[in-house]
Order: sequence, then structure tokens, then C-alpha cells
Amino acid sequence: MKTLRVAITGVGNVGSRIGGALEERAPEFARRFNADVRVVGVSASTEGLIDGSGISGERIAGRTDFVSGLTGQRFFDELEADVLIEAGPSNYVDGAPGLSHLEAALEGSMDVICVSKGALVVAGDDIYRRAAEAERQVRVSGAAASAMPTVDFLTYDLAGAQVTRFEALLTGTTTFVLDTMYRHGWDLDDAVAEAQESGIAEPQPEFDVDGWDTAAKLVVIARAVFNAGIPIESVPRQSVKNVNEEQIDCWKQHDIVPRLVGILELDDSDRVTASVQVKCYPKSHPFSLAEGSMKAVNVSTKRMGDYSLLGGASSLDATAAAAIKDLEHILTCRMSSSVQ
Ligand SMILES: NC(=O)C1=CN([C@@H]2O[C@H](COP(=O)(O)OP(=O)(O)OC[C@H]3O[C@@H](n4cnc5c(N)ncnc54)[C@H](OP(=O)(O)O)[C@@H]3O)[C@@H](O)[C@H]2O)C=CC1
Ligand SMILES: N[C@@H](CC=O)C(=O)O
Repeated sequence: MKTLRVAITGVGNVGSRIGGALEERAPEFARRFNADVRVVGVSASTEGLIDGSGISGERIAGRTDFVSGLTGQRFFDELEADVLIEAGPSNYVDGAPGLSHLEAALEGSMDVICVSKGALVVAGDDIYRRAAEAERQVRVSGAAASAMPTVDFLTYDLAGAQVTRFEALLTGTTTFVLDTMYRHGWDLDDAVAEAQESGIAEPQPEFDVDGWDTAAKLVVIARAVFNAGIPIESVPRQSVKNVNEEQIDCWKQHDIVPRLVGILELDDSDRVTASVQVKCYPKSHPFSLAEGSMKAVNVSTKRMGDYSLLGGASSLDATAAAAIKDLEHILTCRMSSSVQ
């Protein structure tokens, strides 16, 4: 049986859930792939743990035996692993700390799974270049709307269809906020507080509310699907903060439903533009049917017509599942490749 050694940087809401989910799936990986998939290293902001014999979900969640100072470069100096799952903070200014984690992992010939978005947004080109040089994979499902298949849908299922337009509800928090304001008359602050309570809002929820999270996901998807480098600052953004009671009443009178959407459009020369908008949809539109923190995608293609996907509410379990899906794809490649 081959061993696949997994490390996780960032073991907050998401990272610790991934640790637990991986432990649950390990027997299935053993059966299907004849692979012993185990977590051998985890790090948080000031401490970490490395144990080649495996680290249980319970030890991660309880931070049992964590060693003070075992983080950052020291963590990578001592780590021996095959795959890194990066689940630290998303920082759109300089990508830290995720960027240096991904660089160190690729330097150490690991495949990387990005759940945080900052490094991909700030230095996507560089990360993909380094991965290509190291002949390693970059997987981004967790950073590209987790619960809703986006990158895999566009690059695998719609490969050859020539996508011309992608419009989506990518941020569960803003769908939840607008939905509860519209349908239940909540005010913005209460709705945001509830999204924080459930663990889906960003640590700084204004990243969601002001459209940064959706813009970041568009940047990640544009890079992964269309190989397009879009600077996040160039993405026009509207904020849910500007939605007020009068507007809600007016939209209700017209039977239309507001949503914060991310849009990617390709022109005839395949140039990609991105925008984040508060748009209203008729009640029968799939985006209006997305309740709570559900996500939705509309894709137009040249050769296969149009598609709508609806479902996949933001949640910690769904994010963990997206990271484990990426891990499974890596496992499939590693098991069928001579390069292990
Ligand atoms: N919440 C969600 O539903 C989703 C979140 N994401 C992304 O996942 C990431 C994590 O989100 P979430 O778990 O909610 O956030 P949390 O704030 O709960 O967790 C962040 C983790 O990162 C750790 N961390 C901070 N600095 C460092 C560092 N220098 N080295 C190593 N670890 C560090 C923190 O350590 P410490 O515990 O010591 O503070 C903490 O464990 C974010 O980038 C977010 O955008 C993606 C999809 C969905
Ligand atoms: N804050 C995000 C979570 C992860 O990307 C959301 O609300 O969907």
C-alpha cells in the first residue's frame, strides 16, 4: 500500500473540518486506491504539529501536542509531505501567509490544494508557473466556490464547448444576506452576524459584503479556466451594503429578486472581463431560487448551448468536501502516473 502524506496550513473553521473529513474518507481511499492517506503535518499562526504516523481529526481540532513556533518556514523545513492543503487567511494585499506556504510546498515537490484565495489572486501566474516547473498540480476547488463545481465543470465537462459567458452566485454569505433581507425583512448587520455564526463568512465579513470574495473567485476561475490574469483591483464591484429597505420594497413590487453575482465574459478575441454586480432576477430564474447560502451558475457556450447549476450551499462540510475532491483527483493522477 502506498502512503500519501498530507499537510494542512491553517486549521481554523475550514482546515480543522478538512482534517476530520480526511480521516473519515481514509478507509475508502485505502479500499479504492490501495493508498494510506494520512495527515502528517498541520500548522496555525503560532504553533503546529508534525507526526509522520498520522494526526487524527480530534488532535487537530483540540490542538493536542501542538508545538509552539512550529509554523511558517520552520514548519516546512521539518515537514515531509506529498500534498499541501492551504487553508489559512485570504489576504488580497500580498498573499501572505498562503503564498509562502505554496511556494515552500512546490519547492518541496508537493501538489497543492488551495482553499484560501489570497495567494492565487496576488500571484496566480507565479504559482502555476512554479507548479509546472516542478511537475506538480495546483487544485483550487475550495478557492473557487467550494460547494459549487466551477473550475472542474468548465474545464472538464464543458471542455470543447467554448464558454462565452459565466455568471454565478459565488459567495454564500451575500446570497444569504440578500435572501434574508428580501424574504424575511432582516437588517444587513443581523444577516451578516448569522453568516459569521455559521462559519461561512470571511473572518472580515466586509470581504464578502463588499464583493471582494466574489471578485477573488472570479480571478481564480479566470486563471484556472481561461489562463487569464485579471488584477482584482480592476474588477468593478458593487456592495450589498448599499442595498436599502426602499430598494427591497421596490424590487418586491416588481416581483424581482436581488443577488450579488460574479460575471466573466469573453469577447471574440477570447479576452476575459470580470465584474461583480447586484442584479435582480425574475422569481422563476434559478438565481432567485437559490435560498439561504446556496450557489448557482449560468454558463453560455458556443457549441453546447447554455447550462444552469443550482445547489451547493456554502458550509464548512461542503468546503471540506471540495478539498477532499481535489485530493482524490491528485490521488487518481498519482496512482496512474509513473511520477509519484
Ligand atoms: N469559511 C468558509 O466557508 C470558506 C472559507 N474559505 C477560505 O478558507 C480560509 C480559512 O477560512 P476559515 O477557516 O473560515 O478561517 P479561520 O480564521 O477560522 O482560520 C484561519 C486559520 O489560519 C491560521 N493562520 C493564520 N495565520 C497563519 C500562518 N501564518 N501560518 C499558518 N496558519 C495561519 C489561523 O491560525 P490560528 O488558529 O492560530 O489563528 C487559523 O487556524 C480562508 O482563506 C477563507 O477565505 C474558502 C471556502 C469556504
Ligand atoms: N465567505 C465565503 C466562503 C468561502 O469562500 C462565502 O460566503 O461563500
